[in-house]
Amino acid sequence: MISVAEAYARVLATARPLPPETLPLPEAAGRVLAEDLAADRDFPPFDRVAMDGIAVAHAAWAGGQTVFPVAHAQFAGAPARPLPGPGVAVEVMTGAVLPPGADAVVRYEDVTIDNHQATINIQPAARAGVNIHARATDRRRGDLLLPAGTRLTPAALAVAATVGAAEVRVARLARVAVVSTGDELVEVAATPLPHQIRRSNAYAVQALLAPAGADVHLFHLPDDLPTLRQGLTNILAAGFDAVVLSGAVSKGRADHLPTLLRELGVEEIFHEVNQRPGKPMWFGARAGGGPVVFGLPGNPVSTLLTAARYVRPWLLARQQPAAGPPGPTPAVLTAAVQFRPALAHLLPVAIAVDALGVRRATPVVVGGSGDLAGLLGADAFLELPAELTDFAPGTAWPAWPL
Ligand SMILES: Nc1nc2c(c(=O)[nH]1)N[C@H]1C(S)=C(S)[C@@H](COP(=O)(O)OP(=O)(O)OC[C@H]3O[C@@H](n4cnc5c(N)ncnc54)[C@H](O)[C@@H]3O)O[C@H]1N2
Ligand code: MOO
Repeated sequence: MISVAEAYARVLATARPLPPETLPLPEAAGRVLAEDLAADRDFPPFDRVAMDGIAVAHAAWAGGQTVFPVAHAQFAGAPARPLPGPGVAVEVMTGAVLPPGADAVVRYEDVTIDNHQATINIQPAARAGVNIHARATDRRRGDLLLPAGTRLTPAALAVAATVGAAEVRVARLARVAVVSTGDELVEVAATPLPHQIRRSNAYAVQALLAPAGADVHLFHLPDDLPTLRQGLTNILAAGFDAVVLSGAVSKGRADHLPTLLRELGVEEIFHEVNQRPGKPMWFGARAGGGPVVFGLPGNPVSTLLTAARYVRPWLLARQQPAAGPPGPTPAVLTAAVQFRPALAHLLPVAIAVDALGVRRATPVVVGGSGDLAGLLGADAFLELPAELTDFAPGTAWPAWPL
């Protein structure tokens, strides 16, 4: 049986970059750029007035002139009109081009304007440039602003917009089929018979993966072998990047998936990982392209934790191959934990940040991997190594978000 680290490495080894697609910029929020975007102009592109007021020649003001005739007004969006003379002021609005010849702006709060004459009520600024956002102070034309691989966060999207990227090349979404299996499962809207339960795993996996950049399609297949075979055959041929199955990977007589997947040409990369929950996890890929297949154990806690530990990082790695997926963040245990089996323990925890900024992890009581309500208080899980059995309060361990 392989370790969590080995299983993770084998999963990530299959994460090839996603092919690019071109999208209108507003639709590309949250996506990862597949092209470099450079500054098409200086930032700012002209000497920009930063405060509403009057623009003057600093030399005149510093030389003792306090009263300036006001020639005209320069509004944002109007072409630049120069200062008519060194002793003359122009009214200027924030965002306007600084009138050529002016090199200082005095705020309206610091002047009195009466009958086209401005009187400055403050001491001259020590240097020219006051209240001016000078051309090219932030970035220069040609500077690489957003290299390929950058995620289009709100700030990055604003920069892409300002350099005129009306359409952008971005990694396309990964197409993911999430397939629940099992004859005991009925629709959410159904009233289950005493021996039935409502499906929940596929929704949990969808909720985990969709915000991470997956185009998720949900399916449900019964345990009956011919129907399962036909359904899986169709799903494997439908052009998905990944097929995420929940259930039917353990040792029960209806746990057909490992055998069936092999029969359908999906080669096993591993089956069983040295972890609890999630030990029966299966992973494989179809030779000659086609989707990778995650066979997640069906117990709801196992499904969600293994999806968070393996599937989401695989998805993020495909979007940003150079950066790799974000790793876990350490958190400090608040209570002693003992775990005897020689398995890595994925321990659901509630994370709180203390006054010193330390992330503290309090174990959440989960009554086994069928207790999906037990996860309600958890926002992460610690990965406690298989080699140890006793974990003292105050020790730090990797925490993965849920
Ligand atoms: N003899 C052994 N039995 C089991 C072993 C083992 O090593 N030897 N491993 C146990 C572990 S650990 C787990 S986890 C489960 C995993 O089994 P499967 O992946 O085959 O899952 P199922 O049997 O299909 O289902 C398990 C459990 O989860 C419920 N389930 C399944 N799918 C959903 C869904 N979409 N929504 C809600 N609930 C779901 C299902 O009804 C079962 O109760 O095997 C142990 N057994
Ligand atoms: O994965 Mo099983 O749920 O270890 O309990």
